[in-house]
Amino acid sequence: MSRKKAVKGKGSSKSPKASPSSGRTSRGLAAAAAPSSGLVYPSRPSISNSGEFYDIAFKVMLVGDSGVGKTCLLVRFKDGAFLAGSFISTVGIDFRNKVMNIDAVKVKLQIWDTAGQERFRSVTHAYYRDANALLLLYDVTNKASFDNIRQLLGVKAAEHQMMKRWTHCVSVPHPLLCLQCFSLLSTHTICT
Ligand SMILES: Nc1nc2c(ncn2[C@@H]2O[C@H](COP(=O)(O)OP(=O)(O)OP(=O)(O)O)[C@@H](O)[C@H]2O)c(=O)[nH]1
Repeated sequence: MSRKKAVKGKGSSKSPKASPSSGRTSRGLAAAAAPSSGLVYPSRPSISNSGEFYDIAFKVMLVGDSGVGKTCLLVRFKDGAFLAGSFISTVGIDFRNKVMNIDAVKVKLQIWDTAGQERFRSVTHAYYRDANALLLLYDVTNKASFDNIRQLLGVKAAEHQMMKRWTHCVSVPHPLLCLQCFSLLSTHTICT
């Protein structure tokens, strides 16, 4: 059983600059607010939309098929909670900010949760270009979701400079994130 998320994504409709800590947004507003460069070096001190100071900011994209667990991963990382129960598919694109203290440097991660459904691909792909990192996610119980990520890498590497840089930086195998593995790993296998 599944239920759909609100048309404006899983959260609010505010743009990244207008939103407080959660960047949940409709696709139009998100497009208008997308930064020209994902890497931001604010003059210190700088303050995030959630009111936290930070030194450097990175834009991170969560990419993968619908249902692989992108939103769950983001919510878990941001709030420490797990979205159990009914599956609510993301509409368009959404984001959340988290400021982390790493080696005495305040790092702001702006993490974008893309809709995995095919019909949103043209929207979500527009956000890859200025991202600093892509997290490629698949469901370890669903081989098709793994194949689709490999296919996306191949196609998009030719289209986006960011993807080219990224695929050059890491050696094979790509740093895929295997999700949905905790309860089902024992009964499913993906051959790579
Ligand atoms: N068993 C198990 N289920 C999970 C795990 N992570 C997520 N789920 C479930 O998988 C379903 C889909 O999770 P989402 O995070 O909404 O998937 P998504 O990738 O964001 O999907 P789209 O928004 O359509 O792109 C939900 O019902 C979750 O409860 C996991 O690690 N293990």
